[in-house]
Amino acid sequence: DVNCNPDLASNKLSLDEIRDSLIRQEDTIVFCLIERAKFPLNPKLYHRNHGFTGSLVEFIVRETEAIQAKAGRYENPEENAFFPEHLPRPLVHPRKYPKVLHPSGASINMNKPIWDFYFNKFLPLLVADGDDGNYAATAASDLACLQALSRRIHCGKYVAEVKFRDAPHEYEPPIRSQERDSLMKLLTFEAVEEMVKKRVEKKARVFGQEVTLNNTVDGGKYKIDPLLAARLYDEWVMPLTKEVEVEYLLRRLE
Ligand SMILES: O=C(O)C(=O)C[C@]1(C(=O)O)C=C[C@@H](O)C=C1
Repeated sequence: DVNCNPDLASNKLSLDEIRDSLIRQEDTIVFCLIERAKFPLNPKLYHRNHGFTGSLVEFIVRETEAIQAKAGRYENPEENAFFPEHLPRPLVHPRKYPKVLHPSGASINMNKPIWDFYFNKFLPLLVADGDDGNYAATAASDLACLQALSRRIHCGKYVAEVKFRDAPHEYEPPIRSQERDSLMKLLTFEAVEEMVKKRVEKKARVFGQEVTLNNTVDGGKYKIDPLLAARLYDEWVMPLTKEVEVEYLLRRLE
């Protein structure tokens, strides 16, 4: 199960279970990066000269989200749209989601900073320069990366909820005084962050190696740079997850 949402049957929520889900999501994210790295940058996707409002990738993400909204994707409180304005209503209600989050948490959407770091900072480091014309496939793999990153980062809402429930007396004073820095300190576990970075680097190495049937060593060529995967987590994924946690906690007593 890759969800941060607890099982509907057992409405229990534990930090260990949510961390397990974050660990499983690392696999998804690393594989998404490997898929995107098959294509060069394809910069035309990102230029505002295609006759759309915005870039071609923006158009594709907006339209795909509209279709997925009809299929009920954004009924799941773990999912946040990149273009949440004017999304169509769902045609199906596939599942009832347990209400574990505080209602104010629903308004937290970190997708703008996610979009910005992904396209402007991270992508040029991940892929080769060049243009192979595979715009539709490239945009689809960008969207897969964005959605996987967004889901992981917004799981911070669940992490924050469980941390609050486990120690309300510790969290309530800084929430009442709206002290961001104290909340950030309370929710940070540096040893956990170090393990996350090491594990993501290792996953990039293992999932991205050349697999051959003979025993010759491949000379250490990987489909993505393992250190870049660790850096993605260090510079963007974990800081934004913590930002979600702080924003959630600030609203937790509303
Ligand atoms: O595992 C936690 O406690 C989290 O809050 C998640 C996370 C992360 O993003 O991986 C963020 C902050 C902590 O310092 C450690 C890890």
